[in-house]
Amino acid sequence: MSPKSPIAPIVHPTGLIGHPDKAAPPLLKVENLAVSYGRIRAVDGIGLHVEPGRIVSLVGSNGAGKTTTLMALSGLLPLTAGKVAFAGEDITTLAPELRVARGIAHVPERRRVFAGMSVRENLVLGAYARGDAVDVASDVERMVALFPRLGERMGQMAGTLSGGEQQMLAIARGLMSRPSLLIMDEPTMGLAPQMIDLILDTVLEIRRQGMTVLLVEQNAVEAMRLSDHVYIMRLGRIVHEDSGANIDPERVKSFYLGADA
Ligand SMILES: Nc1ncnc2c1ncn2[C@@H]1O[C@H](COP(=O)(O)OP(=O)(O)OP(=O)(O)O)[C@@H](O)[C@H]1O
Repeated sequence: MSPKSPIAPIVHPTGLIGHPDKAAPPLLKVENLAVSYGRIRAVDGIGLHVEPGRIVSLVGSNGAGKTTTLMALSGLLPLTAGKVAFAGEDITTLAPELRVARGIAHVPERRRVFAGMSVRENLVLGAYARGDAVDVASDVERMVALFPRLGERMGQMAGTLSGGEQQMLAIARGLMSRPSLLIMDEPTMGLAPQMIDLILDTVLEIRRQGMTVLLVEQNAVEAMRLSDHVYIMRLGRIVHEDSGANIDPERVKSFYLGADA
């Protein structure tokens, strides 16, 4: 970041400095990423640039390789080829827990909260991932400020929460590790319209707080509306990318259908 820049930097509580400056180096840089399941090449050599303080979305039809990409980025799936750099360091072969400690949190598809543990216990577990227990109580308070509904349910078993509440908890648990990059896989899946709005507003709030978001979203139009940059995937490849403001939903449809791929 240039000290002369007229644009005020976003300073995250962790000390990470995001900056809405086009010249900012990427927080996440992915080159030629390929992932296979046996003989199935699910991701076939893609590149991504995620600049700090941005919301970047991956959209695409079913089976395009979006979830596989996210899992590879958080170290949960091995790469067949490619390189992943985070905050300027090569993390291609880094173990998942070390990626969390470096500032990458993954909120997986279908929420996956610990059903037999309370809301508070789920949150505290999220903090363990960062390798220290400093200020956990105040982090829990920050999550309650973000999701007041969780605050009313701290002692409730996570498995008895509604789908939307479980999604709030999954996001909050990810944030408890104090990430600089939050990876979110279909956070609105199966939720009612009002809850979808709430979750997407939260994504904007997370960016406002200085974090960077890499989002996979089934509601492509919604994703485009709130994203700074959008990548469209089809059959394991990036077939189009543009800024959220420029991307044309009608064109995107044709990419889904394969007309322009
Ligand atoms: N565990 C697995 N074993 C074998 N093939 C898999 C496995 N997981 C995913 N695949 C295949 O890899 C491809 C990409 O799947 P992936 O789940 O990444 O797509 P996606 O874009 O997230 O799709 P969706 O929007 O339906 O969740 C698909 O063809 C899928 O069938």
